[in-house]
Amino acid sequence: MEGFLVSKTLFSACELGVFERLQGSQLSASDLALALGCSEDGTERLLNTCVSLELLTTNTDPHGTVLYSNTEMSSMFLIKSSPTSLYQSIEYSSRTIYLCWHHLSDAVREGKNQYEKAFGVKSEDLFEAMYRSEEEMVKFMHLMNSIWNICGRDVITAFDLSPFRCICDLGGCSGALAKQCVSAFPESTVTIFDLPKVEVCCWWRFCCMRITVCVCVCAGGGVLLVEVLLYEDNSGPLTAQLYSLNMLVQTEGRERKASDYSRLLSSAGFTHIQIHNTGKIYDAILACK
Ligand SMILES: C[S@@+](CC[C@H](N)C(=O)[O-])C[C@H]1O[C@@H](n2cnc3c(N)ncnc32)[C@H](O)[C@@H]1O
Repeated sequence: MEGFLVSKTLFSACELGVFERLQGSQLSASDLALALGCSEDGTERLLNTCVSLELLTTNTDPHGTVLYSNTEMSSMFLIKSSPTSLYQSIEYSSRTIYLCWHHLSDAVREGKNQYEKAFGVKSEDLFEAMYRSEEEMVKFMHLMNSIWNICGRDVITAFDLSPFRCICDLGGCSGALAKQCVSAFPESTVTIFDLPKVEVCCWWRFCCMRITVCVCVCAGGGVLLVEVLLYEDNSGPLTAQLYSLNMLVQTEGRERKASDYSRLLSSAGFTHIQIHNTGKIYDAILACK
């Protein structure tokens, strides 16, 4: 029942810059409050809650003042400059996903995403709504980057893709997965396709190449799907069930079972379909012709 209180504590601590400010140092609640421009009382309550969540740790100086510092996990995942940072992901969860989830009951009732209620924008064209400003589009790109910095290598190396020398990443966004692919299979060339405004934005911000080609999968070709898989009886995993609700509230998409993907791929003419459960959030399905 109180899971959202925990999430919001994490979101606020990140947004206020608690972990950034404590990186490499230890501070009292009053010094941190001063540095962050926050109330002392509010800061102390937030910090103590973060300690119980094992996001911060404390020790007491010789004068009896409690000093707060980051845990190893916070330094690894909550600091913007860490290579495994989830900061952007947390920010997107707080400012976008959290607001959509406020309307989850309506999403279930209507079977529709809740962009209009949450942000006042029509969502017939989902990516028009999600990319309602360049700032929002860049935030989404950072979200995807932070996910693949952590899980990308697992899904890309789930299968030996080295025989595929020409790889196209459809809807490849700013190229986070493509980068993992190039690093795992340096002999392959990876081309990213996305909406024109994404490509233009990435050209400037993320140094992606725009190359336009026509894609069709011929004999010997294959498709790699990277997805969150539900168990065959829909009984879990919990993360996949929550992501499926998130797909409803945010996109009207859904998470699926391996058998659903097999059926879709078979009907598209793919004959050799392999499923790889990575043991992490995202799994991989390779289908060849
Ligand atoms: C859920 S995101 C996935 C991004 C990327 N594959 C990743 O995993 O980081 C879907 C991507 O599809 C792109 N997209 C949406 N509609 C598209 C279209 N009609 N053609 C090409 N890309 C599209 C979006 O801009 C977005 O980058």
